[in-house]
Amino acid sequence: MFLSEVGVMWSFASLCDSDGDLQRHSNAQKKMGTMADGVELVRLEKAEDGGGKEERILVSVRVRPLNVKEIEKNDPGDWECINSTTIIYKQSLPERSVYPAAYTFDRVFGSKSGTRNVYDEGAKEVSLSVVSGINASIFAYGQTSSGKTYTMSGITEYAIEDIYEYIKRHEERTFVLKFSAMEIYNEAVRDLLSTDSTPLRLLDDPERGTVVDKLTEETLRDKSHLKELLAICAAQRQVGETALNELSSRSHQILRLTIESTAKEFMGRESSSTLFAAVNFVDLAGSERASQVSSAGNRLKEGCHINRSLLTLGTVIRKLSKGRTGHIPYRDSKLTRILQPFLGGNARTAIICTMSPARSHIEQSRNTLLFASCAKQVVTNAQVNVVMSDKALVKHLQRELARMENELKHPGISTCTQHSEVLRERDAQIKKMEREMKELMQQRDLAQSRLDDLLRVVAEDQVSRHWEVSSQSSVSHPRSECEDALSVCGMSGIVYQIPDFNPSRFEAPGELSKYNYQLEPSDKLNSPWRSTNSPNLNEQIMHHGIREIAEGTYEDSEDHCKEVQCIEVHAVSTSRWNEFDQLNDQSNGLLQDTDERKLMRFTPKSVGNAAHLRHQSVNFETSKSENSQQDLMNSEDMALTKSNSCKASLENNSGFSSLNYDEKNTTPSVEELDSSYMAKTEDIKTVHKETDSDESTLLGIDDVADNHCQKQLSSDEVTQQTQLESDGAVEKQKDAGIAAMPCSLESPLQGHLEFERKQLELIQLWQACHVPLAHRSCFFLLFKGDPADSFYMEVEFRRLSFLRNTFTHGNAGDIVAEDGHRFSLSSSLRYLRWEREMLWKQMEKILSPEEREMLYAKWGINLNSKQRKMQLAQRLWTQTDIDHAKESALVVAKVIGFVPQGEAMKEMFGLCFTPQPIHMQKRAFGWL
Ligand SMILES: Nc1ncnc2c1ncn2[C@@H]1O[C@H](COP(=O)(O)OP(=O)(O)OP(=O)(O)O)[C@@H](O)[C@H]1O
Repeated sequence: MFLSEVGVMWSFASLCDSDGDLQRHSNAQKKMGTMADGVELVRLEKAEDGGGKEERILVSVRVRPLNVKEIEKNDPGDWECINSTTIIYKQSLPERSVYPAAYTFDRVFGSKSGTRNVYDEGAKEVSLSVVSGINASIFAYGQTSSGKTYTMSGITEYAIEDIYEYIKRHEERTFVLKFSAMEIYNEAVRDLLSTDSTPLRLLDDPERGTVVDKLTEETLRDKSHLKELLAICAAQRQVGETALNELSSRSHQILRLTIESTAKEFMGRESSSTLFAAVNFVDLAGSERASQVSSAGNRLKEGCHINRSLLTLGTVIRKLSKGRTGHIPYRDSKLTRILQPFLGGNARTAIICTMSPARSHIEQSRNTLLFASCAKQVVTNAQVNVVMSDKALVKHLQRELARMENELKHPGISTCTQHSEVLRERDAQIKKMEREMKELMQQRDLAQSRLDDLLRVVAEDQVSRHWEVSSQSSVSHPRSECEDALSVCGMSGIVYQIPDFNPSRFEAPGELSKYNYQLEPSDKLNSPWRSTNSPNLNEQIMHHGIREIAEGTYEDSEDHCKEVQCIEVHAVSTSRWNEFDQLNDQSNGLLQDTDERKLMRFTPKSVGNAAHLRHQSVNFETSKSENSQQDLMNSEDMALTKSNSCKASLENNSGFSSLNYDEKNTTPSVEELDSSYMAKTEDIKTVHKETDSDESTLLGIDDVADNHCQKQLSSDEVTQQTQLESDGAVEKQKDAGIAAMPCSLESPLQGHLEFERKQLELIQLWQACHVPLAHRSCFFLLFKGDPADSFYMEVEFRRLSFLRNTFTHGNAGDIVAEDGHRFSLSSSLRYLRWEREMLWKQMEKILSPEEREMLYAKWGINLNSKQRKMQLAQRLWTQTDIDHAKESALVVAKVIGFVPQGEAMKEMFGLCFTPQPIHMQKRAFGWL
């Protein structure tokens, strides 16, 4: 039976790891037996899966001795095997010859090499693969009389000897050997074991491939039986030769030995399996061209057929040598159809090319060597073939099914899959976090650049407004040499200068740091700043004058003729509130003495004006309010007491304030300042407590404004104080009811008071803008009064001021966050309600019963109340004093698990300018 006729064929790819030696084959057999016993050490694979071992065709060249005829004709031998792998053409070739002078193959055999040697080194290994279940094929190719039959008959004989020897050594297995023989002549297939010379048909079986129909297959009894059959074949071919008159060389002969082997131990068992393979001994017809043989009659017809088969064989070999891509024309001849599985397929293959050394056969010899060269490039994919019994096959499939079902039922077993999924998830998480971190850093950078832009815009805006005011003023007041340099002093000691400078009127160039603005006296309030822009100088002042001004080192001996206007940029209008407050206080007679005047008291009357101004200044969009401007210009309250030596100037509408009052010899001592601040703080606290706000309203806004007004006053006073020291205009300040205070708070107590005041402002703004409680708490706990905190607090203040301003003027909903989310008062309120709800729900989980009870008691909540948790959540951040804020912040931080973690976190908080969308806030504070 032909190999492809085997029913279900399986291959053990892993067994095909040898070069074919018998010992390894033996090992393979042992493995096979083990597998057959049901131990899953070897995975079955279908032969079609290509799981075998790839190797090249073993190609040898054998050169026969010169025969008698050749010797008689003095036909010299031109070929010589110089070593075991190389054959050379001994004669010199023409200069441009297309033929190589030397050829290399796996093995070359000279005229003195015997057939045994050729078999041992060129065919044995391949042919004996058959006993291990691997298909094998040995070809003899060459021109007529080159020694193909001579060589192949010897190889067949030796192989049979070795096979039987192997069987003899492996008694643990039973072997079944079958033999068949066929001849292909003129594209007709003839059974050499049958006397019937009727050509056999080739059938295409979908499972078995090409099958020679009705081909005799003899099961061999023993070696002698095989020898008898070989003799019959020879006789049949001999008959043909006799009958056709030396035409035997015109046919292809294929002798096929099929070997099945089974381990005796498993014989008859359901799990038994059988190795199955075949070896072909192929003696091809002469490869010479028909023209060289005959040219008429039967000879011509034979030649055509021969050429067709050999031509197809050559084409197949050539195509296979270039890889198994594309169409391989196996079906173009019967020879290649039958041998298809052994040509570049599931078989080990050896080709022995025979040639005559005679010079007269040079062309045929070269063709033979060319064919051999192609053949050695061909790769085959031999596999161990196993035929399983039906029962064994069913059992194996059942085991496979059970294993797969088990995997499905217990997915945990397949830990590899799980682990890879977990890894994928974590990778995704890491990537997500990296993206978020990148976004946050971008946001921070954006915020920083926005801050810079805002400062620049505000400064420019103030200057331009200042000019507008100046130009609208009908009163002209002569200025001293240097005018119009606006410096902006931040509360944290950062001093910004917004210069508007007229170099033509500058009398002391080169001393930029000493330029002061002269403050206009009250009667000059409406006098314009008469200055022109000078960008270069402005820039110089911006860069060089800042520190000096901040440090108060800008006094000049000629300070009487120098003016400075030091204004806090972060609340450019608040000092105007101070002025309004002062004016109000003046008019109301509220300022009783100097100390009291140092405190800019909050009065209901000032609230409206202050808030109004506040709005104008906080709105960074630099929109101008002509009405407000006019209001300010015409305000009676703006009249300030005139100083003889200094001038207090109020810059209208721009949000800048220029307050400078002479107060020579009345600079308060540190103790006075401290007590003054203490008084202010207490005052502010009182006010705040009085204005506990409801989140659904905008209460507290004006409080903040006034509060900020007070703070601004002190900052302005700082500059004023410096000025006063040089001007000595004490009385003017007293008249204005303003106390001069140092800008840089050197006393720790002062610093603390300033910080606490800022905190109060923020608390008010948070309340007014309905800022999320988590944000308030985190911010409150993060910024505890370090020197650098003032910067972040200032940013927060500005951001909230802007929000509050927008809300106050009915623009809620117009604020759009960076990512396009809209932000409105109602959405803030909704979020706040939701946040309180989340808080009291979280309290249950986070806080212990003892902690909760302690809080209820502390916050005056009835312990028996069913709604006590909700009540607690509702009370958080409802008041605006520091103690309440602190308590609230601690509770919220505890519930949301917030731990202040240093500068990085501060940056995240402090530089967040735009309101976060709700979902971002929720995520940021762990609500999601
Ligand atoms: N290596 C060899 N040593 C000695 N004699 C040889 C050798 N090879 C071939 N011969 C002799 O050469 C003659 C032709 O050999 P053979 O019949 O094997 O050639 P062939 O290639 O089979 O020819 P054809 O194709 O016509 O059948 C035979 O008489 C054979 O004994």
